[in-house]
Amino acid sequence: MISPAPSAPRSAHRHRPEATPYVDLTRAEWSALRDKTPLPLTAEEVEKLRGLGDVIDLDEVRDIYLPLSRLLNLYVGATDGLRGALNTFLGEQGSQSGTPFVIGVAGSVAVGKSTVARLLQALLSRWPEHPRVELVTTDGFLLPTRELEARGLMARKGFPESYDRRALTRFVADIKAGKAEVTAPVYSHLIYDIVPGEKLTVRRPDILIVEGLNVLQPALPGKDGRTRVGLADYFDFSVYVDARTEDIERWYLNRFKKLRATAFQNPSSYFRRYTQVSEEEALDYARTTWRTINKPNLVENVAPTRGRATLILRKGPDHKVQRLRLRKL
Ligand SMILES: Nc1ncnc2c1ncn2[C@@H]1O[C@H](COP(=O)(O)OP(=O)(O)O)[C@@H](O)[C@H]1O
Ligand SMILES: CC(C)(COP(=O)(O)O)[C@@H](O)C(=O)NCCC(=O)O
Repeated sequence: MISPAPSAPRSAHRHRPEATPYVDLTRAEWSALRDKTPLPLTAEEVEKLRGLGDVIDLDEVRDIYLPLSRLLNLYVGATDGLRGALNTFLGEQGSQSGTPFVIGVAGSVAVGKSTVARLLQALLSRWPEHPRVELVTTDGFLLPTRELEARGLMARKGFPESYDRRALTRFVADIKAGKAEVTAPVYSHLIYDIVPGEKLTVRRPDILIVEGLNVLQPALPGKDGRTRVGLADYFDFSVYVDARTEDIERWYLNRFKKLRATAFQNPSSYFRRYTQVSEEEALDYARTTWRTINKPNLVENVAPTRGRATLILRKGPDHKVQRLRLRKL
């Protein structure tokens, strides 16, 4: 009699690798992917791009941001190829040229998104295929203070509802559609409000980088309950800058201390009053802002969008990227 084949031990099932749309890379594995991409920035240039409190040096640029600029250059070329295929298919119907490649950069307040976005802008503009790289921050689409006050949203600044989301999406849609000139309002950290009458103009870039807390938020459903096209639908690539919440809080408070010694001293600064009180009192205010606004926004709105990013950069306590997760499917 033939005995039945032994069934596979249960543990074999348990250890079968789970299907995942991502590839996880250590810093060393990722930095090896730079290939022969040359380093086009000097230490002085990196210094100028660095945000207050951020730690970034040439090693970080070489190990993390050069491989990323190489990957993005490959993506831009491949996306052009796809667009060519679509143009061939559509013929006269919908053929379009000069569509910019759009990159979203998301993450918490004080995680260092601006530095990542500025570095990408500098690195990507060095490639001959796409020299014109524009950077836009979403704070220009925050509702003006007058409007936030009228809607009772002053303590919700940075939450999705504190933005004019339709105007932001329309702005990116117009750029993507190849409109010759597209304008956006301008926000000032100095006056903590939209600057009346000031405009930022974007003229047909090769690449557009859109940086902000909520850029990966799904679109709000329309009044009829139907799904609408959202901002992230216009992205060809997106980066989520990630770190432990405790580390980000420390970076936020340290930056507040530095701003108190610099930008807040300006007589026009909204925060000038925090230069007139003790450091401890000023820090109490910053801690409260973190605890009541920025942290809840991170937990409720920003972090849940992380899984939508093409690439997640995970920073360690010293701002250096330790791990990366790249979407492969
Ligand atoms: N109150 C402020 N006054 C002046 N500059 C500020 C103030 N708050 C933030 N900034 C600067 O604005 C930029 C964006 O900050 P933020 O939105 O927290 O994003 P991130 O730190 O992720 O880049 C940073 O360069 C920061 O240094
Ligand atoms: C202006 C911000 C909402 C960030 O805007 P973003 O460009 O990410 O849209 C944020 O930096 C901010 O000021 N938050 C309000 C709470 C605070 O003062 O920290």
